[in-house]
Parts: sequence; C-alpha cells; structure tokens
Amino acid sequence: LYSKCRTSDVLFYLCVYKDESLGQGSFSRIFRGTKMDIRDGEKRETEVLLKELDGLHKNCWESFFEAASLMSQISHRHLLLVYGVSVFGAKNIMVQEFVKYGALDLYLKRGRSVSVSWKLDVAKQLASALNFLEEKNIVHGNICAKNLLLAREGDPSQGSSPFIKLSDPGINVAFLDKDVILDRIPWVAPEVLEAPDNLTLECDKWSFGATLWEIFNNGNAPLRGWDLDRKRQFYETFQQLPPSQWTELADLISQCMDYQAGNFGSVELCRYDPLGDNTGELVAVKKLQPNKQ
Ligand SMILES: Nc1cnc(-c2cc(N)nc3[nH]ccc23)cn1
Repeated sequence: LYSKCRTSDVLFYLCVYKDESLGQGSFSRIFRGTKMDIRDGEKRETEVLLKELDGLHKNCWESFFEAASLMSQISHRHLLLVYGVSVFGAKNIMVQEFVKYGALDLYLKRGRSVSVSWKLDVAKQLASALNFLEEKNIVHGNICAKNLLLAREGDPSQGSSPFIKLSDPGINVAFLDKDVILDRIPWVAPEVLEAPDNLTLECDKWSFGATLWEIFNNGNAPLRGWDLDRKRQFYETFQQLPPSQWTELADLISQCMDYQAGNFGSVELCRYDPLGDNTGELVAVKKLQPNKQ
C-alpha cells in the first residue's frame, strides 16, 4: 500500500533517462539512469538506478512494488532510498538512488583487501539497519552481501570508514519457486523452507549470521557450488557453516544461525530404539512449538 504523499511533497520528475545497462538482477534488469526534477523552480539532475522487473516475473509485480513501497515508507541512513516506481507501458520499473560502488559481495570478491575494522564497520551498519527495521517490526526477508551496497569505500589512511546501504528485498520469498528458495540456503532461515509466507524477524537474524560469514570471508558465498540436494541436507542434518578462528565472531554467527531459536521449533537428539536393545540410531526429533501443534 503506498503512503499517500501530499501534492506539495511530490517531486515533479520531468523524466528519467535510461543511460546504460548494468546487467542482470535475479528477476530484473538494471540500468543506470538520470532523474531530472524541478524543485522550487530549479532544475536538478540526479543519478539513479533503474530496476526493471523482467517479463518472466510479471505476475510478481505486486511483490516487486511491495518491496519498493517498504523501502519508501521508512528512511534510515543505511537503507537504500527508493524514489518511486513507474508503470508506464508494459515495464515495471523501480527508481532507486545510485550507490556508487555497487554490491558488497562483488566489491569484496574483486580482491579489495580490507581490514578487520573495515568489515566490523560494515557489520555494525547492517546491524543498525536491522535494529531499526526490528523496532518498526518490519521484516526485510533477503539479507545478504549482494543486497548491501557500498556508498563509500572508506580510506584507512584518511581514517574514513566505509558506508553501506541495505537494498530492497526484491520479490518476496513467498512468490519464489522452491528451487530458488533452496538455492538461498544458508541465507534463508530453515523455517522459511516450510512456511515461506511466514517471514519473521528471526528470519532476518538468521540471514544476518550468513551475511557476517560472507563479509569475513571476503565476499565468498557460503556453501559455494553446492547443489540443491546438498543444500537441503545442510539444514536437514542441522549443519553449521565452517566456524571462524575468531571465536567471538564464530559464536555470534552460530547464535544468529541457531536451529533452536527461530520458528523451527525445538529439536532434540534421541535414540530411536525400536528393539529396545540399544542398537537404535540417534535421530533428531523436531518438536513443534506448543502453539504450533
Ligand atoms: N541502488 C544501486 C544498485 N546497484 C548499483 C551499482 C553500482 C555500480 N557501481 N555498479 C553496478 N553494477 C550493477 C549495479 C551497480 C548502484 N545503485
């Protein structure tokens, strides 16, 4: 639902030009653009990013706009600014602020050697954005390094730190095929696989853990190259990501990626011993939370 804005607040965009294609998102094509607007009689050009929902996912356009609406209803220094959406013609386009250095995972993979304190600054900024969303009881649903945009590189010699912006979540996970959700393991919380339309704040906490792992592993994706069956098993056998040597970081990540905490219900290991002769095997028994009976 779009917030109704007063006419006086509406920026009169003369037009938004598509300048160049910047490639492909998971369900959208992205372009650099220029927004021309007039405010108090003054003409101003602003660099923007245009996210165009691809034709294949036209049936998800409500969710595409829901994501835009979420980001435009709230403002925070570490949340991406969404100027608006346009539905002219057949194209569904979201107009976002252009964030200079792009996605954090690609930035880190390009071999930029960054310090631990640089990574900690990014982690703290993401934590403050998530804390802000939690206080408003808003679930993002797609926290990952690909959705962290780097606005400022930070320069240790100048003592300036990096600055990130959390991007929109894209199409809601409830609209995605099961394989797409499986491929989001280990960012997607385990309980989402069974109830994709029941996203909770716990889901963002789990994803925060996986994103921390990415940041401190130089943008390398956790479980990189694993096929969907192996990824599914990763959850079914309650595995954890390889722990960092830095125990405090490893503890924080495992506290976020805790199978017991979310709506995943409680899980106990016990011996299934039908013959009663202690030859039974250890099994994990998932007990639904009382209110989930
Ligand atoms: N809201 C956003 C999102 N992505 C960018 C961006 C920046 C850049 N340097 N290269 C890119 N290549 C693809 C996207 C992108 C900018 N702003």
